[in-house]
Amino acid sequence: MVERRAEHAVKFFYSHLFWHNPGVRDLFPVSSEDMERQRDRLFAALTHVVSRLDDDAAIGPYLHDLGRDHRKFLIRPEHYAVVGSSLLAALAATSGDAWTPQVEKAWTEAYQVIADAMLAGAGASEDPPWWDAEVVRHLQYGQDIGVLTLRPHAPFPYLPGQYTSVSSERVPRTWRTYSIGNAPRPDGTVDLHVSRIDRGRLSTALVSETQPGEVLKLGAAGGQLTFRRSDRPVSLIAAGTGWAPIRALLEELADRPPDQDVRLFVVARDGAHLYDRPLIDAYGTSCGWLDVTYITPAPGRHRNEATDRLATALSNRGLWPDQDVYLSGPAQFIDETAHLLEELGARPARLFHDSVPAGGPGHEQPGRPLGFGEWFLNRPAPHWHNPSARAPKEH
Ligand SMILES: NC(=O)C1=CN([C@@H]2O[C@H](COP(=O)(O)OP(=O)(O)OC[C@H]3O[C@@H](n4cnc5c(N)ncnc54)[C@H](O)[C@@H]3O)[C@@H](O)[C@H]2O)C=CC1
Repeated sequence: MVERRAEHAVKFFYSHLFWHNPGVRDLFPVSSEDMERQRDRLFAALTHVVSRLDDDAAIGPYLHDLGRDHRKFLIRPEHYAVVGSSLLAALAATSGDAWTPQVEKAWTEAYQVIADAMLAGAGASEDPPWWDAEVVRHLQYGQDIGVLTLRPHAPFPYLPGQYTSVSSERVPRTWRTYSIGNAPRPDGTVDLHVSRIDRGRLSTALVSETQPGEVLKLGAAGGQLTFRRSDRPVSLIAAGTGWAPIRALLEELADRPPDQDVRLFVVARDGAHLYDRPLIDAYGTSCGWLDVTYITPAPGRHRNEATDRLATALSNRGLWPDQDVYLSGPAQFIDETAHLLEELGARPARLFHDSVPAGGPGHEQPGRPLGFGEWFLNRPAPHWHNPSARAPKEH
């Protein structure tokens, strides 16, 4: 019932929260566009959790991680109580006659379960709330791509292929996720590959303004694009800066040369955007187990037509049922390519990629994973995601 009127409920919730607790507004992003995204996320998260409250095995660890991860937003234990009372007020205002004492009791208890699990996760974590990381190098490729090398001030644990969330004082309280473009190094530095997006304030700040010496914040690493097993042939498929986690996986493979064959497909909007080509060529020459294919659109064609050319290249290669396939790139690219690979015989359980929800217009990073909460957003076309697709108004 509430889900159908989610937009109303969410507006009520934030108005109630900020009216009764003005200081809390300062914890949220400044820009109204980012607040809109925030609105979507809250309800996506809530509906997801509530629909899985009985599945303790799945939801418990998730809420722990979510609580741990929320520390970077400077959330304190007392905030959980004020969010809870605004949430109940919003649910009551949206539910009409359905808001009975029993329903209120059930929601109160459900929220308490969620808050307790998140607080326990926050309290149990031995990680810092975030890692300060100094920019030690900034490489620029054309107007749109920057590779930033950062040195975290404390050891920053992650697996090759994972991503981190990033925030800069240049765009306060806004966090975006970026894949880490290298396997762990002895000096602890990490590379972020950033593609500047029109109207994307953080990506523009990172690519065009950020200088060595500046300090960024990193959230705990996460993500599913990690290497699975070494006894099957592997295909790595990367598009655009989706190359970053694939590079990290390749570095991991090269570190202990594999027995299996590895096929690498690197897709870019044009030759200039194959920004790591010298390095990839060097791998291709020195690693006998590696076969490299570059894909760009035919001259004069739209940049996304590279994906059609990739489709031809993949169709011409066999053995898909045997392969473990690692995919990284724009959300739609992953969708299309995964679909094609399944048609070519690849096994769905052996296609690995992060869940990248498709973004709407005006979203800075359509399809970026959004942190530990991102799979909340990946539910199949929820009504409340697209206001124009909502249920008809009640009469
Ligand atoms: N772990 C992951 O899955 C990661 C995903 N990304 C995502 O990769 C993207 C990289 O952006 P850019 O470097 O600017 O890439 P880009 O916009 O230059 O695209 C690279 C290629 O991807 C394909 N592509 C792009 N949009 C498509 C569409 N709508 N349909 C079909 N094919 C499409 C095209 O072949 C294009 O040439 C971002 O959206 C980012 O969120 C980036 C890093 C890691």
